[in-house]
Amino acid sequence: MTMGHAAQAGGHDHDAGAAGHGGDPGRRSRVAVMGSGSWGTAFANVVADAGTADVVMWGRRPEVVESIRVRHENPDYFPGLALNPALTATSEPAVALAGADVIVIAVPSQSLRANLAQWKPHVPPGAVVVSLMKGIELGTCLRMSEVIAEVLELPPEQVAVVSGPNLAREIAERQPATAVVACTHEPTAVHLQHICKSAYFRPYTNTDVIGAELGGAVKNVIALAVGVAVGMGFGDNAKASLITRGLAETVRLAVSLGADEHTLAGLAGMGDLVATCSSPLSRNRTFGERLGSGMTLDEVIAETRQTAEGVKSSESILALAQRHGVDMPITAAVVGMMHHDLSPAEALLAFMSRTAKPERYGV
Ligand SMILES: NC(=O)c1ccc[n+]([C@@H]2O[C@H](COP(=O)([O-])OP(=O)(O)OC[C@H]3O[C@@H](n4cnc5c(N)ncnc54)[C@H](O)[C@@H]3O)[C@@H](O)[C@H]2O)c1
Ligand SMILES: O=P(O)(O)OC[C@H](O)CO
Repeated sequence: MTMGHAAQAGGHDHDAGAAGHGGDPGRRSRVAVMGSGSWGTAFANVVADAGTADVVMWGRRPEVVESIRVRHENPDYFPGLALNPALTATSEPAVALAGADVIVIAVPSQSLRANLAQWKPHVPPGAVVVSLMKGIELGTCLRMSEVIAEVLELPPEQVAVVSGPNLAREIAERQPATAVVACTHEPTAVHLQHICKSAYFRPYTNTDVIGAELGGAVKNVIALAVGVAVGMGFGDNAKASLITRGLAETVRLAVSLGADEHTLAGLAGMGDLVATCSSPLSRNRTFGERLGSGMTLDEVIAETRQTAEGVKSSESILALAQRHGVDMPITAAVVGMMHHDLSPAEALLAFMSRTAKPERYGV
């Protein structure tokens, strides 16, 4: 019985030997991590360190795959950092996906649909697919779990997300961290919690996938705004104001889409917002900081080697908000700066000149 079938049956097990093993309770879960970037690598290492599953990574670049497989190191993202030697890797999607009970996806959000179309023939029936991505698809305005369900034709109990204050480098260094594992079907979330709980990584389950995903996606946009403020030389009052009002607009959007507002007060909302907006490790905050410091958008894009999801997702998030009549002024200002040549100074003036209003949480 695969993990998905176990989940569908309403059973959930803490015994890693029960799910996804073709009825062989003795076989360990097999986890395929699709994406060998910073978070795919760090999360694969978390699962390997948790010790209850066999983990294989897929990466596009054979030289990175070889380094992970032979030297247990990802030189592109974490040079010199020892990965769990049990971690293996391949550049062949079919090899990574073969026999997988759990498929974890960590590619840039806007590339997800095309990748899923290529991988679909190799996805084992019953496998649970887990999104690590924090973006909203351009054009469709779909969350990543929605894209996965649509393309792979999976029921909700076989689609989950992981989100939270998860700066990959800190986790790759095995520093303590927490996260939310969200699936509408709690037994699936509980099983995934089991396979990624390690001495330094403490996952919490939640059934509010909408809240977890929107928290993760919108925080990247707010982090861009905080970065711009930092780059302009502003201090902690400005940062705290943007974080607080950014959470308010995140809650407005999430609740309008059916999320539980309490999710946004938790790790996938406030937690991730604080971590991302506070850390120089954040690609989104760094992107904003460079722009705020006076670099042109093209210069910042050229300088940014890794994925800053908020740049593209700011547009799909704003479109989603407009579709649902939700006011998201910080997101609108970020879209202006990222896509319509609005200068940081003009964005600041526009934000501070807004009509005065009362403050109520989430309003
Ligand atoms: N890095 C973090 O700290 C962190 C933490 C939590 C969540 N995330 C999320 O994880 C997701 C993955 O981002 P990341 O941080 O690992 O990014 P990254 O830039 O570190 O790595 C992206 C990986 O995807 C590959 N890639 C790029 N374009 C691709 C394509 N078209 N098809 C397949 N692979 C492609 C790259 O080669 C690279 O290996 C993002 O949605 C991000 O928001 C990142
Ligand atoms: O580097 P960022 O801005 O993509 O943030 C990384 C993680 O999402 C933090 O939780």
